[in-house]
Amino acid sequence: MGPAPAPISYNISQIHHISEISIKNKSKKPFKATTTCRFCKNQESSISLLVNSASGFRPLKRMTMVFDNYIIGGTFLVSLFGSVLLFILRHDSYREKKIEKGSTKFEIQTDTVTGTEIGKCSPENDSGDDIIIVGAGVAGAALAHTLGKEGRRVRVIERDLTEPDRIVGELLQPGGYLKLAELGLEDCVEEIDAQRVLGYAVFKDGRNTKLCCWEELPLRRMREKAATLPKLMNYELAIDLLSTSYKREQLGGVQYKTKDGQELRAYAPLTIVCDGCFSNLRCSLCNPKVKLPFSNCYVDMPSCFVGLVLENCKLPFPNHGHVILADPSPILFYPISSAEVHCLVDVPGKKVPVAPQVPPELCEAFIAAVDKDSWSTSNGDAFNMRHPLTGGGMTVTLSDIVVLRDLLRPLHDLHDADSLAKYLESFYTLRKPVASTINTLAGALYKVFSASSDQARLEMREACFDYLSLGGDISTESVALLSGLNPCPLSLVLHFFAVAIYGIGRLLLPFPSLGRMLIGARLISSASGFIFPIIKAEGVRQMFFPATVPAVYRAPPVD
Ligand SMILES: Cc1cc2nc3c(=O)[nH]c(=O)nc-3n(C[C@H](O)[C@H](O)[C@H](O)COP(=O)(O)OP(=O)(O)OC[C@H]3O[C@@H](n4cnc5c(N)ncnc54)[C@H](O)[C@@H]3O)c2cc1C
Repeated sequence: MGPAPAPISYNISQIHHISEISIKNKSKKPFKATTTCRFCKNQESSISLLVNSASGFRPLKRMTMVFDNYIIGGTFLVSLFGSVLLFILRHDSYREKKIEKGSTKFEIQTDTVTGTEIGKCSPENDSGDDIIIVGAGVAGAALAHTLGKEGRRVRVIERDLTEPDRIVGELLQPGGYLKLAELGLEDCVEEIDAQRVLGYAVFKDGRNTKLCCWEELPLRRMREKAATLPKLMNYELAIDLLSTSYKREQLGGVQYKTKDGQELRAYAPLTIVCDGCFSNLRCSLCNPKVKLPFSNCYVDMPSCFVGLVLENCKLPFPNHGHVILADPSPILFYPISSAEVHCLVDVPGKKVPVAPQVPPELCEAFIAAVDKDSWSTSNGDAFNMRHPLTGGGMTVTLSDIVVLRDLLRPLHDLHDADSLAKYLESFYTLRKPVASTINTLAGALYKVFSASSDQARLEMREACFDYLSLGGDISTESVALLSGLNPCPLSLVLHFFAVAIYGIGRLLLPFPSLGRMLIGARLISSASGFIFPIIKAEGVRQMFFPATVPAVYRAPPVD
């Protein structure tokens, strides 16, 4: 046996992803989306090797036989299901087309956002910046560094440069690490006591199974990197972002407050907003109550994560993330340093429902005690958000930055607004393979992993656990999807329904009964209910039929 390949993973303390980039320009055309899977090929080969070596899967042949039995049991439902799927996709495609016609103003909100009359947008106000970036989180810091390195004059507006105390963005999937390396930022995972995490261990009812993956990197290091570029302006400025205005065709910008309360405006041909999940600009860019076809710009909070740090404890599987399929929803444990383990408890609902249930006399003391013991809660992600269960946010972010960098590279004059708009149109197309795969997987997996009183949903959860335990190609491919190494939406959907069919096979074999068949039918219906709404939000055409979406570029233009 040759030496095991080095695991591509770190445990990042506080980085975010950039699906949360909103791009503003003067174009009134909607950004369109199609798919060119240019990332898959490079990544798949190195990945399967890595995944296989680290997980210690059971022999493929035996796994395949077990799987085949269940497949036979479930296959007769496939054709029925196929017809239903086709119907839904066709219906959705038709609806989406209708929405698309009326959605232009949400895609590029250049003329619905207005600023106050504090400054005038004239050439004299043009401070010479090429790009303004709002927010120096994971997305903003990495983007600023990347675009600055490309020779762009970048101004970053960040309201708080102290290291945030938060529980988000700690694990970087291998796919994200590859993107980090593509951006020349791989050294961000060094010198931070980053823990190599070799994979997941999934626990259910006392049983466990192991899968592979990822690493850690801190926001602080990303910001340091961004600050090393001389063309980054005002990076240290603590800012309150106000609004964006477009007074002149080619110039947009940001109104902001300095530390001493002064209100200023900055203008540039391109403004990129990456202000995270608590964005106060989101409403300027879209209507959060409306589900938009391309941007996922609606707010849905299925649950909150409550996080706490465990000190001096050993994980059952060292250097692994631990996913407990608990009741009512999953609990995560993963190492964040050599001495600490982070525990995230998912609490369904929009708010953590503890304090409101404590008697008023105790409530204040209770909250103070919780604060003191460094509990923290977090819900949601950013602009193009996903459930954080799979820790895929930063992978999407970094992948988006690579796409954007490559798209902008040949465009030397950003003041040419028409060209800029054309280049940027392709952004939503090119980001889809990675973003939609990770987003859909996160949402669907969260639903599957959550406990339920419904027998069909319980069967789906059980089937998913057993499916992942099968090992061999099945586990390898599932993990490649999860880790952002194989960003292929079709593969995701196939695996998802393979789990459902596997579940039906488990139900019907060896002795099918009418009751079990009914549960099987409900299982398929639940599975469809989990995944199709997410696919709809991502955009069926963009995910599966990218060639039908008009876009100027199908791949980053060659310089
Ligand atoms: C509970 C939870 C756990 C997660 N775990 C993981 C994980 O393990 N792995 C992973 O890959 N992803 C994870 N994510 C997702 C990841 O954290 C996000 O995808 C990522 O942080 C988004 O990066 P961002 O730069 O867009 O936003 P952020 O990192 O939130 O940065 C936004 C920045 O904008 C600044 N800002 C905001 N408003 C203004 C303003 N008005 N003016 C100036 N500056 C402003 C903020 O100060 C901040 O610095 C998790 C998310 C959650 C909620």
